[in-house]
Amino acid sequence: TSGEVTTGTGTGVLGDTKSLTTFLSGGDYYLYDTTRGQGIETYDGKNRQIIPGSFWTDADNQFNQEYDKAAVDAHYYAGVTYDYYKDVFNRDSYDNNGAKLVSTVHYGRDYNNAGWTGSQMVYGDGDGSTFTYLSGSLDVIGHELTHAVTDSTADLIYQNESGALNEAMSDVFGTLVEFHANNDPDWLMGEDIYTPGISGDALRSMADPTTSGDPDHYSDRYTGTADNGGVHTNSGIINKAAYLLSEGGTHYGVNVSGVGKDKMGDIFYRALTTYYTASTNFSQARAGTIQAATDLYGASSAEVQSVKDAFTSVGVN
Ligand SMILES: CCC(=O)Oc1c(C)cccc1C(=O)O
Ligand SMILES: [Ca+2]
Ligand SMILES: [Ca+2]
Ligand SMILES: [Zn+2]
Repeated sequence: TSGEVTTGTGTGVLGDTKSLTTFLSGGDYYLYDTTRGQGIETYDGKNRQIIPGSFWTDADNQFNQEYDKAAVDAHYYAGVTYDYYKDVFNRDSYDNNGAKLVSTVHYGRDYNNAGWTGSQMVYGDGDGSTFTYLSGSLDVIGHELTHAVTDSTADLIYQNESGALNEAMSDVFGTLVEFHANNDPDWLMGEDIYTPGISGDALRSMADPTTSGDPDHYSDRYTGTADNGGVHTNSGIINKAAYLLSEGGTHYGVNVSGVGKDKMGDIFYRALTTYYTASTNFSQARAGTIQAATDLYGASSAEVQSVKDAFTSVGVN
């Protein structure tokens, strides 16, 4: 369509002001960023479970209404996540071929969920108690877009151990995006949108998964069938290993020497995109992550030793 790249101003879910890359066409300003890959497009679900919904337009390029907040953050944070994968791993969108990033906000009614549908992101508004607009947290958008990266690479089956590994990869890179952008970063997931009436809590903690009742050791894994075999629960085991690999610590008597966030990201990115496959379980993930670290730093490197120790500390051998 003919038109021009413009810069709008918006108010995010937390009330913060941010610049948005928009597109002026036919007198309307679209939440359409043509500067990243094949584009970033944000849609209005109008509180129906219809996707993608209506391409988001605004009359004056000022996205400062209450109803705009969810769209502002979905659009802006998709750009931040695109930039992370491009700048850090030279990956052009989730398919490494510039695939369009499509988000729908105001999806459903009081919908306490966010997700990757297999072709786009969807964000509910939350019920205002458990969640506020779910696009308001950068780590959540990084989490959802990493599902797309995973589906385009390892394609980890979304159940049992491969599913928990899938979930952990999304938590790992959702968190690393937050650190890279220096967006009030932490090892918590969804803290900006979880229970708006309560401060200091989060959906999950990578540093201590037990704070949300999730396991931090393989011996405590969930073996039931709920949540596709506990994919959002057993992810805690891998999350803890990733946290320890980055930050170091002693866990169940095992000392892990931290390698830092950048190297932890490089190791898991290479493991996810080169060694993990659809059926990779935790033990196979240990092997693949060791191999990735070996490729990057050498078999007798401190980084390889830290990977071994991190997985050993959570009972994965
Ligand atoms: C941290 C992001 C996250 O976990 O999003 C989900 C929510 C809030 C509900 C159900 C599924 C997901 C998901 O993306 O796995
Ligand atoms: Ca406006
Ligand atoms: Ca966080
Ligand atoms: Zn997920």
